[in-house]
Amino acid sequence: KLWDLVDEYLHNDTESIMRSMADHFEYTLARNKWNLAPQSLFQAAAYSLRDRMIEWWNDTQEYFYDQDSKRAYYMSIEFLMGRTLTNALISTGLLSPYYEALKEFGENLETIADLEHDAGLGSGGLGRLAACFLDSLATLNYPAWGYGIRYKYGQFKQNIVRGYQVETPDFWLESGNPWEIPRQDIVYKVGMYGSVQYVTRSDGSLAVKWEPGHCVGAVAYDTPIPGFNTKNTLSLRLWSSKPLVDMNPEELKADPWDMLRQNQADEEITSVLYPKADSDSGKELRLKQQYFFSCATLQDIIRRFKKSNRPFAEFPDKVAIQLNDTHPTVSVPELMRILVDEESLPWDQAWAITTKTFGFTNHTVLPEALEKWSVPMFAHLLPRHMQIVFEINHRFLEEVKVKFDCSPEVISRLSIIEESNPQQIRMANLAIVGSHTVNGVARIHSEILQQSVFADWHRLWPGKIINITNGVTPRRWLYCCNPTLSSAVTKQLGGNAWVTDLSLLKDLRSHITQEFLRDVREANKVAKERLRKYVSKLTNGAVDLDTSSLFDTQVKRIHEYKRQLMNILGVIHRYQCLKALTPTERSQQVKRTHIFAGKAAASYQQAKAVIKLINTVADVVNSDPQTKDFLTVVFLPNYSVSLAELIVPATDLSEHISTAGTEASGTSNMKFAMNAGLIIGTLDGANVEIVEACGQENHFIFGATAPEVDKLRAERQSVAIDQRLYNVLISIERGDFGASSNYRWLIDPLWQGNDYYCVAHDFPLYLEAQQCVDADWRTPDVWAHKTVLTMFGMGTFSSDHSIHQYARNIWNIKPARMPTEH
Ligand SMILES: CCc1ccc([C@H](C)CC(=O)N[C@@H]2O[C@H](CO)[C@@H](O)[C@H](O)[C@H]2O)cc1
Repeated sequence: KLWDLVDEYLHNDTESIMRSMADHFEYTLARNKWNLAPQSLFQAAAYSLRDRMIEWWNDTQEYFYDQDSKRAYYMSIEFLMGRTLTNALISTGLLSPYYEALKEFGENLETIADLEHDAGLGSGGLGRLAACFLDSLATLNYPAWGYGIRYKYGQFKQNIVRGYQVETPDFWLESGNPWEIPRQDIVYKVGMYGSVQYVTRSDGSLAVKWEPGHCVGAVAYDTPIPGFNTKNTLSLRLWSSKPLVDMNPEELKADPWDMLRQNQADEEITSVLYPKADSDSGKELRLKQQYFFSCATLQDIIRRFKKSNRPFAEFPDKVAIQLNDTHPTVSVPELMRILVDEESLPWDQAWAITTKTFGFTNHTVLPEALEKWSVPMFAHLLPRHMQIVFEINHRFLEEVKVKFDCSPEVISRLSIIEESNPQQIRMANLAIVGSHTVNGVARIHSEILQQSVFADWHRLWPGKIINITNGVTPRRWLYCCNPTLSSAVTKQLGGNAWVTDLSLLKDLRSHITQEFLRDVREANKVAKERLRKYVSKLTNGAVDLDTSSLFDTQVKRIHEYKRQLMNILGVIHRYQCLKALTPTERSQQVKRTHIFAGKAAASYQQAKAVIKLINTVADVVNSDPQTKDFLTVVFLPNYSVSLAELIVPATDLSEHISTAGTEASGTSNMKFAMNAGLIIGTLDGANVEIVEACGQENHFIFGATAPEVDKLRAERQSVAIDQRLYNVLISIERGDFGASSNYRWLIDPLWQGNDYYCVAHDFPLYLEAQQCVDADWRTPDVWAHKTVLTMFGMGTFSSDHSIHQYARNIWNIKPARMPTEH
């Protein structure tokens, strides 16, 4: 009887949805007409939509089970999901009934959607890429799971106080998370510390047994990931740590305060996302987080595999695990520990299974971001894993010595263990040895991995290091965030098949109609007006953006290699030029609005100084009566996924000006170009492929190339700096933008003209590129053509395209679309 009822499907007409929302309002939230809060209407809408996703979710898992599909598991320490409501309504095709239902309740969907707190479980590109990949995996009907950590506190909230970044905790769960399902029934034990025992098996053979010194519990929280235009709904399983009182009896005897402290320590493991992006923290808690979610995830994957009663030899035929950078790499020795110590497989068989199961993606070449764990710390927390890593390294180096005549230098570079004091574990080396395929995230990046960062490995195993260029989901980053432009495309293409097949955009090339150009311009205007309102509200009307001006945007993590410094120095130069003109000359200048946003790692002083400089320049320029109608600068605080959804459609020109050879790929460049924005940038990361696909003539490319940067860095001879840079630095030195002491470590390296990130070298080239921008902006037709030609070239930068390559070239999985009547 229960199943008959369970098998009944919910109805999706407006009436039924109103009923379901009212039920959740009263029965799930226990609210009534005396305490109606918009937040609770949002939650009621979310819960009722979740109900509908749960139906397809269960069906999907059952279908994959029936199909006995090979599954891909995407392990990432970050998932930057943003908001879910609007995206889920569009993917499930339930936008209009919910729109109507809320209207019936006297509410507006957009207002309600704005109440949702971003799920900010990531610090930047790596985390957002993981989120885009989940959307594509679901939409393309691949059998896959996302695995990560359910941080109690997401990426810190950025406040700007007197121009300075001030971090405050992001307690994103304060009003609950309606999308997640706590799986109190799925709890795994995760051990740590302790020692390794040697026990004789019944057959007299020696077995190694790890006796953890302490255990914590890992509880699963599942979030449905709906595909677009398919019922397939995948799972994002995030682990939360909890004390396992019953598991540590002796601790029970301790005084309750001790136990309480221990419990807190256990909960603390998943409490906060590490704020550092692009620099290795080396902190034990970070290693604990990495092992915690790797251990829980592998136990869960193996439990699912064992349901099929297959021998472990077939594990790689049914399981593909992707390591999203080195953060989950401890999974390699963990799988070996389980196969050898618990499943008693011989080492070689276990190793064959392990290396056939894992794939590894590298996302950065910055030396400071390549993780290394000190052997003493690693051995203390994970004594058995340390043994296994030593064994892996020993056998690997033996194999290398036999098969390849490598010099001792090469051997020591290949070694997973760095013979420093203390010794260090090179997690990238362990990930490469433990995986069957390694990939970079853009062509130039993968070439740099093959030619330099991992050159020894490329020589050792040609073909192991491949490229899969990043992508972004066109659902969130075009169809959802820019409905006006989307409907123009749908109208032009006669349908929205492009939403799941972005390569169709290229068909627009053949007939660029005036009507379409008008629609694209209209979409830009609508988006600019929306952003103007947001900024005006944010600044209580103090900053009122001129929507007829050119919106020039740089939004991404603040980092020296991304060169926000060069951008703001360019703005100071523009300001100085405007000041030097007569009012009539000034009136002929292109009106510009420079938009900045991005967080700096809390301990990264140089990046924080850049934020201060940008805010101080904004104060000076925006309040200068001579220039304020021609130049506006804004730093929008607390950059996030939902703020990006507001800025991207409103941008005319986006800046991706990293020192060539430093930005692995970049993904915001793809979002802007997909929304008909033009790019000013260097030949770095995915910029290279974007301008190739869209025509370099349609963008503003400048600066030293990666090989030229290497040459400049090798020479490092000081050169006379450009006069325009000189004038800018002088104005900073004399305090035009506050005490120059604030910016000492930013500008000192520039005076010598040979700063590490080549700002002094590229600055004049950057200014020339910006002049070309102005020239094109003065001819709206030229600009408009470049915007649509850019858009038409973005077909291959959909995360669907990337995921198809992972599925074909690394995971060997096939789509399994659930039949609609299922
Ligand atoms: C150890 C601390 C740490 C944390 C995060 C990271 C990430 C790899 C940094 C990151 O987000 N990298 C970005 O990944 C994007 C997705 O592939 C790329 O598009 C960006 O170019 C790259 O900077 C490195 C080191």
